[in-house]
Amino acid sequence: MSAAPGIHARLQLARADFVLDVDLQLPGDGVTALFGPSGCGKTTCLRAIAGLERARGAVHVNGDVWQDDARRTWVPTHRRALGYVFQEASLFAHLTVQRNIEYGWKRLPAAQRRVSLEHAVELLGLSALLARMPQLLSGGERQRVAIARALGASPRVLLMDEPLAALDAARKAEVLPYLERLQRELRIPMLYVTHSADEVARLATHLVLLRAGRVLAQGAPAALMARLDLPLATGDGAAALVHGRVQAWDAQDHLLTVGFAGGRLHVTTPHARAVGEEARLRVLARDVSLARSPPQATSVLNVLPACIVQIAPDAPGQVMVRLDAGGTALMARITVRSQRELGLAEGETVFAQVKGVALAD
Ligand SMILES: Nc1ncnc2c1ncn2[C@@H]1O[C@H](COP(=O)(O)OP(=O)(O)OP(=O)(O)O)[C@@H](O)[C@H]1O
Repeated sequence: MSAAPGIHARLQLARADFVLDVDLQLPGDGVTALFGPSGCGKTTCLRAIAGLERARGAVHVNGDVWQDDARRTWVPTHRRALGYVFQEASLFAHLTVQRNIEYGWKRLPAAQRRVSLEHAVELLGLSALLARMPQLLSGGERQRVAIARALGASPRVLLMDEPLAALDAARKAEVLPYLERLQRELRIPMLYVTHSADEVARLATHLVLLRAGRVLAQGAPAALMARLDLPLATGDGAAALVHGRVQAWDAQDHLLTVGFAGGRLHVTTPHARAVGEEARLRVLARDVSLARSPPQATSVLNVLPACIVQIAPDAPGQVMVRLDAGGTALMARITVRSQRELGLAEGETVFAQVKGVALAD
């Protein structure tokens, strides 16, 4: 394996009824989501990268060699510059928020400190909570403290194991913007384990799909989400991810217009966004219907001409249709009857009516 930038992890490990065998070549920045069903080995991967689990193989992180069996190199976990955030924030109950955050930072030689405590506190919005004891924090606040504490160790990578899974929807919505901000401002690569397609759509810049201890597929989230042969593109949560830029904001109607290769989509949102800003949109396959001719006098604002690329069976009575709208993938989940009655087949042009679209970022 090379010492080049990027995260390379070749890991092999056998348990009684589970084998992990992966060769991960991940970007050295951004958020890599590890996604897959329960028991597929996501946590085991993170733990092996951290050195908490002894797998055979090698782990290189942006030039640092943490493990390389061929060279008999093994760096113990406490010497790996990493931050680990668990599902449940495991804060020290007898220490204030401030002391919790200082914990890793104080143990680090000054020359190795790349993230200041003030910056970590500011990034996670914790300045008003520094004197509190952990028992008096909400779940979302606790998780923000855990993340700030992980940053105190000036990590070369942040390993996040379902950091939002224990939180309710409101708390998730509270913590997510902090994760995005962290990513934008500190640019520390994150390996992010999740079960949630929402979190993948919102955060991930690279996606690894795991199944039964192996890599099923990896690549750009938008590309993998629209692959009908992969599990993300089945069922109710199947969605396309559309990358574009804000073209206009109509304050009166709270309507944002986002342009992308293939057209533009209007999305209602309470908050203004600046023209020119990047935007990610999530379009659920169940919110897209298809018509043979341009619909007239419809309440649907978004109608895009598109070409049918592929039709695959979905739930009983349903098919998933992959569309190409000028180079951007969309998906529509329609009934088998509609497909038959409209005579829809691969290679044909249709009009996609997008009934719902949401900002994913
Ligand atoms: N300490 C352990 N001892 C033995 N088997 C384990 C241990 N930890 C996990 N396993 C098994 O290893 C496999 C992979 O577990 P892992 O926790 O990595 O999966 P996961 O994808 O993270 O699952 P989840 O999404 O449920 O957290 C599972 O079959 C699990 O039962």
